[in-house]
Amino acid sequence: MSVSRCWAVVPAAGVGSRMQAERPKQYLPLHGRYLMDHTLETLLGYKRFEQLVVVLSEQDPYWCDSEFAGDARIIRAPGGSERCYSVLNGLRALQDLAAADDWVAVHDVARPCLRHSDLDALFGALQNTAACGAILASPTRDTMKRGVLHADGTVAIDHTVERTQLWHALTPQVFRYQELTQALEYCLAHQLEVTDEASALEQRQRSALLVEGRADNLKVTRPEDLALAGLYLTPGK
Ligand SMILES: Nc1ccn([C@@H]2O[C@H](COP(=O)(O)OP(=O)(O)OP(=O)(O)O)[C@@H](O)[C@H]2O)c(=O)n1
Ligand SMILES: C[C@](O)(CO)[C@H](O)COP(=O)(O)O
Repeated sequence: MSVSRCWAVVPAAGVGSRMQAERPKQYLPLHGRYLMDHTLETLLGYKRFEQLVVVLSEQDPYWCDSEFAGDARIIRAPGGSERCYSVLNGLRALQDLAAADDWVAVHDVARPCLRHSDLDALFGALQNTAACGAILASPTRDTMKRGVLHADGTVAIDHTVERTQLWHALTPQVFRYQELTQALEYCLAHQLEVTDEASALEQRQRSALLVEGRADNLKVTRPEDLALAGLYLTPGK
């Protein structure tokens, strides 16, 4: 029986507004190189991936200075107005290359601390499973509260959320090429702007596996996250 090939789609077309930086966060310096290049180096170094689709803003003036701008293993695709549109554009860039049952791993470029060991765990979980896919996730460690916004701008506790089996969804999120593409097309056709790939499959009543991954696979989102990512990426950490 043939082994399904695997592709990676890397949404990298965001503006990083929450980062409040002078450039999109994927192009901020981290240990002397683009944050993005740490992510791409990890993915390019993982031999299961046939090729990477990097989804970039059409106005992106920084990509040309990436260490991997000329890498033949990278296919470029245009970003969209939201992450889900960018991911779909990335999938469509594979339409002449990927087979329906090939795996596609979608990984945020803003998560530079991904380890190959987590990728091994993710693909290991996909062996001999009836699940439609698998995502890296991290169990919540804190007591979780649901807040309510008051007219004066304060937020008060509405109630404590039962946190047993409550997980932070991370990336990569891995699904079959055709099923993920069709699920995203369905969601966007119905104005369901999902924030991750698993949500699109859930809208089609398909459930993925949660594979526990490292909590240091953080998404650099706010200013304080950059220093933390730098610490996690320090050799030997
Ligand atoms: N239209 C978009 C929006 C986001 N992304 C990518 O999706 C990932 C996760 O999104 P997020 O962390 O929200 O990035 P931004 O949208 O850039 O951040 P913000 O929401 O603060 O603007 C990032 O790698 C980002 O580059 C994308 O490819 N296309
Ligand atoms: C895909 C994701 O990283 C999983 O947690 C998250 O949903 C991205 O959300 P964002 O608002 O686009 O950062």
